[in-house]
Amino acid sequence: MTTRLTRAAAHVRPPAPVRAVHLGLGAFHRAHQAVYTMADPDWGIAAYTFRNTELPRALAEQDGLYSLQVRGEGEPQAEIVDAISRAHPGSDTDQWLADLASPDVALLTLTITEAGYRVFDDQDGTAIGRVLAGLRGRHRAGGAPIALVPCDNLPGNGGVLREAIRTAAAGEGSRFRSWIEDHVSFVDTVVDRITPAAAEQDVATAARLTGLEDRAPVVTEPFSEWLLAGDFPLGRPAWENSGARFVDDLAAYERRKLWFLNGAHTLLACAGPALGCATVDEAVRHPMLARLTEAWWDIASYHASLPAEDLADYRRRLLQRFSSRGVRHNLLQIAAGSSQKIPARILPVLRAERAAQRMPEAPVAVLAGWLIHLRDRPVSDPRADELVSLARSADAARRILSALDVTLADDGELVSAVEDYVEHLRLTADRTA
Ligand SMILES: NC(=O)c1ccc[n+]([C@@H]2O[C@H](COP(=O)([O-])OP(=O)(O)OC[C@H]3O[C@@H](n4cnc5c(N)ncnc54)[C@H](O)[C@@H]3O)[C@@H](O)[C@H]2O)c1
Ligand SMILES: O=P(O)(O)OC[C@@H](O)[C@@H](O)[C@H](O)[C@H](O)CO
Repeated sequence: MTTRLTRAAAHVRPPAPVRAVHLGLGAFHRAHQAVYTMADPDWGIAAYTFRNTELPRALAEQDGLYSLQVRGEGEPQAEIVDAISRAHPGSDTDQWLADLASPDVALLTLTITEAGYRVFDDQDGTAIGRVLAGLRGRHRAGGAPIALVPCDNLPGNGGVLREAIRTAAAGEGSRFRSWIEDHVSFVDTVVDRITPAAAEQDVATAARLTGLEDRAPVVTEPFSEWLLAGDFPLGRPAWENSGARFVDDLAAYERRKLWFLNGAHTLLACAGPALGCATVDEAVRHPMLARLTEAWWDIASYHASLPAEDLADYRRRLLQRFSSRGVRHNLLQIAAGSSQKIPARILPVLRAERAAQRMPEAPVAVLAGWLIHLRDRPVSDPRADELVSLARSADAARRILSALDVTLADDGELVSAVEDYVEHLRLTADRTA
């Protein structure tokens, strides 16, 4: 029988003192921020899920350890990541409040998905509600400053989080609101490391590679990037030792990442399943999707205002990353929450193209593919009920566009182009079936 992964079995240091807290413990945090933090032995993480109770239990049984399988083209490499000192379910409210009140804690990172930044009238249990409760407790406990570091794929994610917290705190006392303005730093980030959900067979691969039983392995690619802009009033781990870069302005990096990588992912995730593809590597080998990806990158390049040489290199490397068979990235996983993703990844370029009186094929393919997805597949989206019903109604293309942006729905040529492309995708799928 294989020995369970623990600090003793893996001969790993004891847990580092908790100085960072994370909300949204999932695959990506463990492939990215935790790996950067691991290089600084003075910083341990207390990581909280949103709802999941199984993962924190498995990690607690492994002293916070897990194996990270890094898969390129050759044999996967596994390393044991030891940055998580404690893992908790989101329901562990008392510990969450205690951690956020502690002056030893200097920062909170978040991976709560794009949908997690929405503010509801009733904030009870929402990600923003939990962060606000934590900040309230910190203010009462002496008010040590703190840095909030969102790591989700949103443009201006630090500003988005600041606005969400301001909105959520609107009914709070003025002292607390002023404290937020003066003592809470909102850091903008661009994050990158393709990390699909682990599959059942990854547990067996972890055992083969490490000689230990790991019930919570993570699979990721060799590439990793982290760019940050903002202040850390109580300090931070030496993330730069693992390659993180601190810059003054993230706008250009953000456009490059969200439009080129995430935009192409959304294109493949929306149009790929309609053409019989299940994973990113499969989709970029499909002739029509490969052509659409290049067409998307061409128009994105036109509007990105970035040096042409850098973009050419970025595109070349993206194609390699997408084509890798090491990491099989499921298109349905990427399609989840598309109503929150399309506006950041696709619409800025589509609007710019329509303003120039052009009808760009790739964004039209995204919208048509998304419409088919909403009609025909299991939909995981915070607006699923509303969107599925619109997609199955008469005049679906216009109504779906309207759900994203009413001005797009007023563009009759665009609506017709999306309707025609739905048919085009169906005919192409029938021809190649
Ligand atoms: N996986 C990647 O390749 C990758 C790369 C860059 C950025 N990201 C960012 O990280 C996020 C999480 O990705 P992951 O791979 O860890 O996914 P995951 O499914 O493994 O974990 C998602 C985490 O977000 C929480 N969550 C889900 N819905 C939420 C909501 N409405 N409010 C608050 N929390 C919620 C989940 O409970 C879980 O803890 C992505 O949505 C994306 O913004 C992921
Ligand atoms: O993680 P999401 O759901 O925001 O988006 C799905 C993918 O596009 C995304 O995870 C990429 O793989 C990632 O952004 C690469 O760094």
